[in-house]
Amino acid sequence: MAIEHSTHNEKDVVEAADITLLRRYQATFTQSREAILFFQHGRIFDCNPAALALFRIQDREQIAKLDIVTLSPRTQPSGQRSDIEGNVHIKQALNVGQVLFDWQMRDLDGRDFPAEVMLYRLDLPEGTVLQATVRDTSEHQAQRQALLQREQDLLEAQRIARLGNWISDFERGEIRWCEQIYQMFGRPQGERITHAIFMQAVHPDDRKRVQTAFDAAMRGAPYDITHRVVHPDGSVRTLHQRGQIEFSPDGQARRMVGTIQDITEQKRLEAELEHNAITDHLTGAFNRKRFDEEIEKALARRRRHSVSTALILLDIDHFKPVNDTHGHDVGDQVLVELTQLIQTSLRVPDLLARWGGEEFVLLMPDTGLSEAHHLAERLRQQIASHRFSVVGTITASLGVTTLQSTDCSHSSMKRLDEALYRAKHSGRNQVIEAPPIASVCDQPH
Ligand SMILES: Nc1nc2c(ncn2[C@@H]2O[C@H](COP(=O)(O)OP(=O)(O)OP(=O)(O)O)[C@@H](O)[C@H]2O)c(=O)[nH]1
Repeated sequence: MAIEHSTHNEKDVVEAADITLLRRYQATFTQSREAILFFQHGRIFDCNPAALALFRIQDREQIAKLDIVTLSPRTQPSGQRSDIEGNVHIKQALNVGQVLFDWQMRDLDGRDFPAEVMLYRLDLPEGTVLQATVRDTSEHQAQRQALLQREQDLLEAQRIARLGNWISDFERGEIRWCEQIYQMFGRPQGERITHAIFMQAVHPDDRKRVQTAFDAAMRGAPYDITHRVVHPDGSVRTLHQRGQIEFSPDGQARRMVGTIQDITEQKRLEAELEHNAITDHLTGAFNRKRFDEEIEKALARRRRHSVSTALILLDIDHFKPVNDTHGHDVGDQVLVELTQLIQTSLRVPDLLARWGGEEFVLLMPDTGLSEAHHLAERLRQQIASHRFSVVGTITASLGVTTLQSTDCSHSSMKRLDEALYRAKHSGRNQVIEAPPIASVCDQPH
């Protein structure tokens, strides 16, 4: 534009433009925060103040004595010799005009630092020279190193917490898992995961629940669900997932990000604690706490739906002499053996609990009095005919009753205890039915 509208002759205009360009270039060269060096045949012949500072060159006179190779350590971190490797880059710059590469540099104080180097070929009237723009990347590398370290720390923390993170990319139709999650699902690292593959891994009994939670999350609800996964080898793990949808400004669901924590061990411990809390440690039968819970539920069923529930109370006859003759440990073993014997006769909904000492109580849902009596008689015979280790034969007395609509747990157990008392006083080794009278609860509850 300046040339076209100029009133001066063309040569003057071009020279003026050249000078302007040169000034601008000189200003850039001098003020640049990046180190710029010019060299020809390996010898540096000019550099800007930033280069003087970066390479700790005290005095401009020194430049003429500097070889480009003196600004690098003998070898690069790759193990390559700097002069050989440097020549490869120089040749490339001379051939193609420019080349960018990472390079280990050395200043005149002997400090090595990483740099990013851009080499340009400049074809000047005096001949071809190379311009090197050097950017010290040590700070950048330190930041990268710190970032890598933080990532490592985070991964380690995730490994310890059995926690993994995932991203479900709806546009690409794939889910990105971290290393931990592949392990949680027992799948090979790096395998392409889609929603269908994920759902396939979810335990069949949990799939519907997971899909419902996912659909709700797509409408903006929080995604927070515990479910099981089945590994290809058949083993099952319990996972807790949390996630959140990210929407685009136009309201489209773009992706979902979330975490998964493997809580298998936690669940196992919880189950163990729960089991211990409701189990008699010696025999493995349920304890009184569990029986109390069950009888309350059965009483409620009895009142609401008139469903019959039967109870049997069983007490070993003359157990004291067993302990006195053979010792307490043998007595314990008899209690364990007896529990196993009774358990073989139970149906799935029946519940066996240790009522105390050598007394056991059976709660049988949906069972009438005659059916319960029949079972009690069968149990009595089984016990009497069983040969217990060390002690041989023993017998037991049993009381039977059914829950009445006016009963509470106390009144029903009192009636049952009276039946058992009569069995004991009628000669033991027998079953006595409590009379079918409706007891009225006499205990506050
Ligand atoms: N080995 C062992 N003995 C127990 C346990 N709990 C209670 N006993 C014993 O069970 C015996 C119960 O004795 P008693 O109540 O006199 O009754 P019994 O000798 O069975 O006589 P009857 O019930 O009248 O036929 C006592 O010797 C208790 O020490 C236990 O956990 N282990």
